[in-house]
Amino acid sequence: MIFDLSKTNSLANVFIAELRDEQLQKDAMRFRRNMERIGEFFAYEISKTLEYTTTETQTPLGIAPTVKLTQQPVLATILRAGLPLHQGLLTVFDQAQCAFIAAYRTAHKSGRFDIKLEYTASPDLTDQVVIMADPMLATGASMVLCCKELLRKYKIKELHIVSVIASTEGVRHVRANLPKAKLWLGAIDEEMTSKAYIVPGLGDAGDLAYGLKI
Ligand SMILES: O=P(O)(O)OC[C@H]1O[C@H](OP(=O)(O)OP(=O)(O)O)[C@H](O)[C@@H]1O
Ligand SMILES: O=c1cc[nH]c(=O)[nH]1
Ligand SMILES: [Mg+2]
Repeated sequence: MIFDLSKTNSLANVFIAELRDEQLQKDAMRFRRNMERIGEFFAYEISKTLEYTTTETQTPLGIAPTVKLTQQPVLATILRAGLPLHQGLLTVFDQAQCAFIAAYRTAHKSGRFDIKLEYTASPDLTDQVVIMADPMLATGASMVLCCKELLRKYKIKELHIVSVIASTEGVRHVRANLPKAKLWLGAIDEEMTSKAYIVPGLGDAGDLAYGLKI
């Protein structure tokens, strides 16, 4: 399943346009806040697919038939660029537990790079609905490695992957390696540079949110 936000015009697409805008990118607070707002939109879209239990709520004037989430999802993200998107999801799924994974690229002289996993902090994900968020799905290598690490440790019930900008190659890589995952994407761009940056993309999401890495 692929849900592509860009197929329907909404304010979410305007926020993505702002994320891409090299002038607006000078305002890191706006960049982070737009990531959060897109996370909030995705949380709402995903919430439509989750299971609900009917219940009753006492109002000051009577009893209303209402619903509640049958099971809270667990929100996972990849440090560090994933943090604002994750925060947006957490604003909406405000009772969710969270999992964090640190991953980074190590470049070889040949231009090839490996992904290194350094840190995983997660609740027990057995039989849980997991929503994994990372703003950029370039080659898809970070996403596949991080999800496989969680799937190796836990029998996850349902895996949702949220990405704001994906490349066609990244989508192909995720679908080939995580065929059961549901993909929630803001936009799909065709090209990548030789250093695996998405084109037109938006640049380096982690640097734009938090500053240049040394
Ligand atoms: O699909 P891939 O080719 O694996 O690339 C995508 C990864 O690159 C970015 O993180 P980055 O390594 O720049 O780390 P950062 O979050 O610290 O900036 C991004 O947030 C993804 O995690
Ligand atoms: O385009 C890209 C690719 C990887 N990471 C980013 O932040 N941007
Ligand atoms: Mg980065």
